[in-house]
Amino acid sequence: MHQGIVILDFGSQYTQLIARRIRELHIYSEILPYNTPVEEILKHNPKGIIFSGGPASVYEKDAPKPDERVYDLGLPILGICYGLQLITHHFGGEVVKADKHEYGRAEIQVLNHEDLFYEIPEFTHVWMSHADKVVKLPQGFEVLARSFNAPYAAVRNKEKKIWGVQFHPEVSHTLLGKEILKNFAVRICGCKQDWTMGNFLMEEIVKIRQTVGNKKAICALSGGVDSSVAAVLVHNAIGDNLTCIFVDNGLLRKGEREQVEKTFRDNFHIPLIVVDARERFLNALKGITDPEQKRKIIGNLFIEVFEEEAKKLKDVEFLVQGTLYPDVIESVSVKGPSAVIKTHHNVGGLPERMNLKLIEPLRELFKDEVRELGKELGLPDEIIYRQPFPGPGLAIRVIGEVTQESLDILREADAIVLEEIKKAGLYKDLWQSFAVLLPIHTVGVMGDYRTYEKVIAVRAVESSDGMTADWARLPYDLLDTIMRRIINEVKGVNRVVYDISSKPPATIEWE
Ligand SMILES: Nc1ncnc2c1ncn2[C@@H]1O[C@H](COP(=O)(O)OP(=O)(O)OP(=O)(O)O)[C@@H](O)[C@H]1O
Ligand SMILES: O=c1[nH]c(=O)c2[nH+]cn([C@@H]3O[C@H](COP(=O)(O)O)[C@@H](O)[C@H]3O)c2[nH]1
Ligand SMILES: NC(=O)CC[C@H](N)C(=O)O
Ligand SMILES: [Mg+2]
Repeated sequence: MHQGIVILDFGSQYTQLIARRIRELHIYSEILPYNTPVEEILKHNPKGIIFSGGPASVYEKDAPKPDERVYDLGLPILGICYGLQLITHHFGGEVVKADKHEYGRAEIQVLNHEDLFYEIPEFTHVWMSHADKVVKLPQGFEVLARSFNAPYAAVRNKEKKIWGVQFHPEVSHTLLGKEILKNFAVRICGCKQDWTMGNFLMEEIVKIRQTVGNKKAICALSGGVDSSVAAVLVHNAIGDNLTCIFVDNGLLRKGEREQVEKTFRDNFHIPLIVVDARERFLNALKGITDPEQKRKIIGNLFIEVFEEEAKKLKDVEFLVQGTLYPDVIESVSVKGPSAVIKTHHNVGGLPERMNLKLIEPLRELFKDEVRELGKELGLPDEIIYRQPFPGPGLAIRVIGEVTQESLDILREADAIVLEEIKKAGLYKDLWQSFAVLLPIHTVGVMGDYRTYEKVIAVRAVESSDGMTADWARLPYDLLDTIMRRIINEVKGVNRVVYDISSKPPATIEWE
């Protein structure tokens, strides 16, 4: 098992970033809830512990606190922002509401270059985001750096192996943040920088072989990055005891089924069952206009189809899923469950009902790590850099009732959008780019005739994780080409609009 850094999450919006920065140093890192008991923390094999920031104030009654025994483990601790304030408070120092809040860029002066600031220049820029400040250090602590507003911008207690910083080394605005985190993880904690996707791959293959043995597994394959990487990884481990199931639900994009089939048959030789369920999905969606109802119908039908196929295969004991680390963290986050905006179609309901045991080889990885792993496994770029595509597919991009005719129109328009975006060299830079078919008709004039036809909305967004997004500032000429081609080539459309909503307040998909 990997030795690494355990991050205790006190609810900072940057907690995931801390883990990512540490992983970028090729050091394994995991996030646990702030109140995880030390016995559990130790199971994760830490060489050091980081306390994240957080929205609370340490002097409040219900301020989140860690298991106190964490201070006695003898492992180095680094507190960031709230983490620093927590340490100060715990050891008898003083934290108060500051008269001046400090948000944004600040300059620190480093006073001690021994460990945390090894090879960091005397003056450097950092990112601050705090309303409380440390005004008195506990006994045994010394100052390592100060800023104009924060006399205790960085502190340590060498004997107890505790460090704290008021600023956020994990955000990119802190110029040398990565070096500071490296000083903590490598110099102070002694972590080895051996967390690479190549190593991960070898270890994972051994693990999966041990778990599955000679039993059989299935994988629901969409052709997207996550399920493809999971499938190829597991296939490397157990060969033809893995069967992939790809469902053509009639809600796929133009040429998608053929492309996925070809890629998998030609490149990977993984046994693949393609289920033609087009009619079933279309029938089930007849007359349905409510987005949530569409999603539920599609989710349930997916499960039905998988169940049927799994039964036919005999002796299947395992289900492979492409669950990622952000999915896992969201379910342990201290912030608690968020409101349901959309029921994301999920095969998650599948395992319990089918009594299959789960294999989730990607559950420790971030999306960019999954892409790296995909490269390691030899997946072609067309899969690795594929934009995400939602399970309910075109059904949530045909606004209103889904019919064969509307799907055909959308498919053609969508293909043009993607083709032009690729031609312009923008495909990889965009999180997603696609077309949406609106349920209204508008008047147009084509070759002296009046037309009364449908509207296509073009959506293109930039995002790093799909949680927030901004509309892409596509060049006008590109938008013009897309408009011209859609109206000329797609029968039944006489108007094209561009969606300039960000998320929030809108969402990426229209339904
Ligand atoms: N047409 C399909 N056939 C079989 N399984 C599917 C299909 N569409 C979706 N799934 C299953 O649903 C899961 C979730 O879909 P999701 O789109 O989130 O992930 P993905 O397709 O693997 O990757 P990406 O997010 O890059 O599209 C997939 O991993 C896959 O297991
Ligand atoms: O597998 C999926 N099943 C779903 O039901 C689903 N709904 C939205 N998405 C994708 O999630 C990201 C965020 O989407 P929204 O901003 O529309 O909520 C975007 O990338 C969406 O494409 C889905 N993916
Ligand atoms: N970003 C943080 O961790 C903030 C800590 C604390 N709530 C403050 O305002 O100072
Ligand atoms: Mg997908």
